[in-house]
Amino acid sequence: MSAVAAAQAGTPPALHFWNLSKTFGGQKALDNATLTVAPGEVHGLLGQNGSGKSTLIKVLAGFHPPDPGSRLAMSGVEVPLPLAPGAFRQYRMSFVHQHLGLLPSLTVLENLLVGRFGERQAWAINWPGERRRAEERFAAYGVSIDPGARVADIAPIERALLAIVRAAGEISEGVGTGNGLLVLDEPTPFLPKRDVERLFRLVRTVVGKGASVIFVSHDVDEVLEITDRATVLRDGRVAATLDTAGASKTDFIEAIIGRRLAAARPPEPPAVRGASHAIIHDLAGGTIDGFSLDLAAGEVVGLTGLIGSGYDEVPYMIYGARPAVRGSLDLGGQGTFLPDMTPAKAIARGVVLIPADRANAGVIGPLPVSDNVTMPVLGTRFRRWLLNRGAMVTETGALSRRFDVRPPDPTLPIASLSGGNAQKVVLAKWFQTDPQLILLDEPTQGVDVGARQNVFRHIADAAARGAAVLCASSDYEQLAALCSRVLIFGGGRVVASLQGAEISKDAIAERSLAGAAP
Ligand SMILES: Nc1ncnc2c1ncn2[C@@H]1O[C@H](COP(=O)(O)OP(=O)(O)OP(=O)(O)O)[C@@H](O)[C@H]1O
Repeated sequence: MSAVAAAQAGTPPALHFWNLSKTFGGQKALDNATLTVAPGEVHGLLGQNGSGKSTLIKVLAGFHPPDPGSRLAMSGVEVPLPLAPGAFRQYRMSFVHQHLGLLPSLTVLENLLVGRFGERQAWAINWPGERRRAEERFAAYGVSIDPGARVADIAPIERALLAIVRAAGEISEGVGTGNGLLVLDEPTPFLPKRDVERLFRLVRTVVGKGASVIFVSHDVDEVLEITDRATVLRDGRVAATLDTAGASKTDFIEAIIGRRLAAARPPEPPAVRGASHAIIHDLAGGTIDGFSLDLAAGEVVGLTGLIGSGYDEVPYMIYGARPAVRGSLDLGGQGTFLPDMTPAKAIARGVVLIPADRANAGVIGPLPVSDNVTMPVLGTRFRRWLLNRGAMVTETGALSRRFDVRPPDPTLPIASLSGGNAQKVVLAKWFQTDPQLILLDEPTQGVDVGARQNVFRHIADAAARGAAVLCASSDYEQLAALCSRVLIFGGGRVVASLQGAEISKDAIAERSLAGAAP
C-alpha cells in the first residue's frame, strides 16, 4: 500500500511529531515543527544549513531533550519525551549517519554482530552459523557483500549498504508496534553518483518490507527520485510538506531557500587569463602516475573521475598531507620537490587545502569559531606579548558575516554550528590569508543549495584576486558551475580534458564513465 493510501485508510503514522521545539541558549533550532511519516513511506527531510534537520534527528535519537510541550507518537501510540539515549530501539527505530558507524578494522560479519558483543563473549558466538545468517540476510535485501572481508577493504558503496542492512536488521529484530523506522542522515555525499542508485534500490527493498524511511539530504535530485513526500524546514519551522510526485525541483528549491530559483543560478566560470602561476610537474604517488598541470593566476581547474581513479588524491599530495614519490610544484617562481612537501611548508608558500572531511581535518570542534578562524593568522593577533582576543572576535565576526555563517557569533564552539555553517567557517579561515594556490576537495559537501552559490562566489573572488584554484569533486554540476577547465582521471592519469563551453554536467559524466572503461 502506498504511503498516501495508508494514510487515507486510517493506518496510524509510523511517526508523528507535533509542537516540536528545541531552544539552544535562547535561540530556537526547532520552532513548533510537525513531521508525519506514513507506514511504508520514504520521507525526505530538507532545509538550508542550520534549519534544524540534525536537531530533529537528535531529539529522536534521545541525544537532545526537546522543549517541554513537544509531542511524539510512534504507530499511533504517544511516546513520553524526552527519549532516553538508546530508547529509540524499543520503538523499532534505527539510524545511519553520514559516517556510517562501522569499525574499519573489523570484518563485515563482526560489524554486523558488534551489538551482540555486549550480550555474549565473542567465543560464545557460532561464527559459521552467523556467517550463513549474514549471507541470507544480504540476499534478502538483494545485496552481495563477502561477510569475511575487512570493512576497510570494501568499496564505499558496500560500506553504506552494510550499514543500512545492519540498521534494517535491528528494526526487524526489534520489539514494539509498527514496522519500524530507518533514519538515513545524509548517507550519499561520499558516494559517486553512479553508486547512489544501488543504495536507492536497497532503500526501496527496506520499505517494500513495510518499514518507513526518513531520508535527510541536500540533494534535491535525489529527494525527487527516492522520496514519496518531503518536509522542508526553514529556521526551525516547517516551510512545506510536498508530495514528491506532484512537485518540481523548482518547488523544492523555493521551499528550501524561500525565494525563486533565478537568483540561485551559478556564476559564469571565470575566463582563463594571465601567465603561468602554479606548475605541477610529473606528480606521482598512491594511484597517481605522472600528473602535470600549468595553472594560470585566476584559473579554476576541476579534477574528477570515478572512485579509485585517483583525482581526489592530488590536492593532498600537493599539500604534503599524503606522500608523493616524485614531482615538483613551482609557485610564483619558487620550486618545491613534492616528496619533501609538508602542510607547514605548503602554508608558508601560500598553499591552502580545504579538506572534504572537515569534521576531523578542518576544525577543532570544542574551540570557539574565533579561535578556529584565527589559527592561520595567529601571529598577527598579538598586541605586545598578549593575544588580542577582542580583535580576534571582531575580525571573526566580520568574516562570519561576509561568509554568511549562521549564527554569526564568533564565541560559539564550532561543534555547535550546523555542518554547512562549519564549512563556511573553514573557507573563511583559509581565504582570509589571500592564498596563492587553493586546493579544494568537495568544497560544498553538506552545504545547502542557497549557501552553495555563496561558496562559489567566494572561490571565484579568490581566483579574481590572483589565486589559482584546483578543485577535486564528484559533483559534476558544481564543476560545471565553477571551472574553466575540467580534467578527468582514469587509472591514475588524466584521460580527458574539457574547456570553456565544452564543460557541462553531462559531458563530464560521459567522459568519467569512458575513463573507467577498460
Ligand atoms: N549543541 C548545540 N548548541 C547550540 N546550538 C546548536 C547546537 N546544535 C545545533 N545548534 C543550532 O541549532 C540550529 C539548527 O542546527 P542543525 O544542526 O539542526 O541544522 P541542520 O539543518 O542539520 O544544518 P546542516 O544542513 O548544515 O547540517 C543552528 O543554528 C545551530 O547552530
